[in-house]
Amino acid sequence: MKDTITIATRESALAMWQSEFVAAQIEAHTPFKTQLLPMTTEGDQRLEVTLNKIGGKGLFLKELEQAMLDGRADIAVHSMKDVPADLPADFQICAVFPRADESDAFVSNQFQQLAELPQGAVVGTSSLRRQAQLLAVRPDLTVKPLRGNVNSRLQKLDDGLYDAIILASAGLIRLGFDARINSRLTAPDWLPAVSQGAVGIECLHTDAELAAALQVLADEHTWQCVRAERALNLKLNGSCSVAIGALASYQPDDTIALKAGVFSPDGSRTITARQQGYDPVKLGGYVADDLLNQGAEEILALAD
Ligand SMILES: NCc1[nH]cc(CCC(=O)O)c1CC(=O)O
Repeated sequence: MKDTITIATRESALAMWQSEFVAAQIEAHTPFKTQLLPMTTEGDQRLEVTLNKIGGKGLFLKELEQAMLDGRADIAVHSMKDVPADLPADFQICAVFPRADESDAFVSNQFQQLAELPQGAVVGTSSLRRQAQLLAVRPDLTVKPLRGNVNSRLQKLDDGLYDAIILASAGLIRLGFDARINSRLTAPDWLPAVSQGAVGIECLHTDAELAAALQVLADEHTWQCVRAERALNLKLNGSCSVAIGALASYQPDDTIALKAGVFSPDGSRTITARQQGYDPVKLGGYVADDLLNQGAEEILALAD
C-alpha cells in the first residue's frame, strides 16, 4: 500500500482546519504520511442562490469525489453536515471523529441572546431550519439571507447588516472565534442540523484496505448517532434545504436517543418526535415515520 495519503479538501478556512486536523490524526495514529489537495467546489462559488435550487449539498463534494475517482486523491474530509444522506454509490464514509459542540451559536455585537433582541430585529441566516426555529419563538423577527464562509459571515455582521446572526458553534470554535459566541441555541428546545459538529472521512467503496487502516480514528458512538440522524434524513428526503433538525445522543445504557423536528419556513408549524433504540438505522426510520404520521410531508413541501 502507498505510504502517503492525499486528502482532497475545500479551500475555506473551516475546511482547511478540518483537513489539517484529520491529517495530523492520520500521522499520529497510522503509518501514513499525508498531503493536502485543496480544491474549489461549485458550492463554494455559487453564493448567489440558495443551494437547493442548484443541486444541493452534493455540490460541495462533487469535485472532491472526482479527484478520488481520478486517483488524484485518496480521501476527502467533510463536515458531515454537508454530506448528503444519499451518498453516491461509489463512496463510503470510512470514519467520523468525535462530535464537537453540536449547538448553533447566537452571535451579535449588541445582544446576548435571542430573547434580548428588540421587536423586528434583523437576523442573518440562509438555513431554512434556523429561520423556521427563529420565527417559531420570535415571529416578529426579520430573517435575512446570509451565505458564505464563516469569516465572511462574521464580517457581514460587523459591517452592520444584521442585529445578530446564527452559525454553527463548532465552526466558530475550530476557527478560534469562541469569544464571538454570545449564547448557544441547544437541544431539546432548538435542534441542530443532521450531523452538525461531526467531521468525517470519505473514500472510495473499493478502497477497503485504506478504510480498514483508518478505522483506528473512528469514533463508534458518534458514528452510530450520525447514522441514526442520516437515516432519518434519508427517509424524510432531506435535501439540504429542508427544515429538519435532529440530534442523536448515545446513552449510558447503550441505546441511542434521537429527537427530531420538522418546521414550516415561517415557523408557524412545528412537529417533533423522539425515540430510543439500539439500531441506529431502524431508529432513524421510526422517528421519521412518527414525523410523517404527524404530517411532515405537507410541512416539508412548503419549502419548495
Ligand atoms: N453549512 C456550512 C457548514 N458546514 C459545517 C459547518 C459547521 C461545522 C460543523 O457543523 O461541523 C458549517 C458552518 C455553519 O453552518 O455555520
